[in-house]
Amino acid sequence: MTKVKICGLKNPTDIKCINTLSPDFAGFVMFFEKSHRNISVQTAQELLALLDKNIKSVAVTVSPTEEQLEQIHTLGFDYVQIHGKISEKLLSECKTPVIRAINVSGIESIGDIENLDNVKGILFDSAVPGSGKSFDWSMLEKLPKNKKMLFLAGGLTADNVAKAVAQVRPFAVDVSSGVELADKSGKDFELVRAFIENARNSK
Ligand SMILES: O=C(O)c1ccccc1NCC(=O)[C@H](O)[C@H](O)COP(=O)(O)O
Repeated sequence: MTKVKICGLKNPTDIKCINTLSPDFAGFVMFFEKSHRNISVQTAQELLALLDKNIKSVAVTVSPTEEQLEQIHTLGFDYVQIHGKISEKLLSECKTPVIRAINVSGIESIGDIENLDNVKGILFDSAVPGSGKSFDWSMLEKLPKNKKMLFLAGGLTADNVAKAVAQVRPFAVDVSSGVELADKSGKDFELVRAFIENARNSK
């Protein structure tokens, strides 16, 4: 069954929704103030304490510093999702298991990260993360899927997720914008419910 990651959680109401609907992964944007989904270290600590322990927690970052990665490790996240740039040294020394995010134009670079033991997953996203924009999934059809967890992100919704799963066959699908309330204050329970149901029922 395709796994599901709901990203951009930012308040206790979101956590209540997630704990009720039980996706496999829950994402929290950190150290990226440009995003309306960014949360502080203190909020992350509070939300992690509320999160059902059966759901894997993911700190979502852009070009994180060594100190930020240390804070994420101390907070006890299950994974850190890394967008943007990071040195090979910092990546290989990261204590928290890594989901490396790359935009579709970076597909050629998979080879470099595929051999790092602490990189457990690769997340394919559109050019601007969290933008709700999709990309040409056919680019991923021929990728080997047995080495790392392959996450598909970018513009997914309850309406297109089954088609995406059928075409790409990812380990997991990842959504943020497509399950957000219209005023962007958090997640929409019904949209999250429908997304998880359609992703898990897809063949
Ligand atoms: O959500 C953000 O604002 C964000 C900012 C910086 C880095 C990552 C960010 N989000 C990551 C995600 O929400 C997902 O991994 C993915 O991009 C899905 O986004 P969406 O297209 O909105 O469903």
